[in-house]
Amino acid sequence: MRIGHGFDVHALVPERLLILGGVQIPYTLGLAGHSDADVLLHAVCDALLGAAALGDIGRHFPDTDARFAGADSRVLLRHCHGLIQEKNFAVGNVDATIVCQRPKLAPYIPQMRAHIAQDLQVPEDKINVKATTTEQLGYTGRGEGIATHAVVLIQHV
Ligand SMILES: Nc1ccn([C@@H]2O[C@H](COP(=O)(O)O)[C@@H](O)[C@H]2O)c(=O)n1
Ligand SMILES: C[C@@]1(CO)OP(=O)(O)OP(=O)(O)OC[C@H]1O
Repeated sequence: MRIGHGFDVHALVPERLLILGGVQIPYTLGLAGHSDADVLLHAVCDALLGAAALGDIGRHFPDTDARFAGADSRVLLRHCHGLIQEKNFAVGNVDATIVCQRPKLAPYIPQMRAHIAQDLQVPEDKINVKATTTEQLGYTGRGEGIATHAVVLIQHV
């Protein structure tokens, strides 16, 4: 069994969509990025890649590559899952924490979990997604951006 950790941050800006875990969330601001900027899925990708010692998403999907402009991060997640499958690993479980002052994410978390479970080909009870504010402290607390931490266990099959 191996463990991986992922961490990502994207800025909240006008005229962008807010997509987390493949769910489009109604809000006045969205996340800036080269792809769809799905900070939750990026952290999960990095945790998977980290667990298998495969580097990080910037290495696999450079933000200088036009193929990834506006990319659906669920496609990137499925690609990372394919890479760990090639090394004969399967996902044990995922736990992620989205650090976000607003909007309220709780109503959208079940759908985020379902998407991640589908993309990683595991039952939903192996996927946990949480949200926390930082009590208005720091860049997340000021609503300048959203961060996500993720940890993943993978095991040889
Ligand atoms: N963007 C967010 C942040 C938090 N939640 C939920 O609220 C609970 C309380 O948050 P605290 O930061 O005050 O601990 C938290 O456990 C989440 O369930 C949320 O839905 N959206
Ligand atoms: C996903 C990629 C590629 O489109 O771009 P971004 O959406 O900017 O995301 P980031 O988390 O900065 O890193 C990986 C990138 O190379």
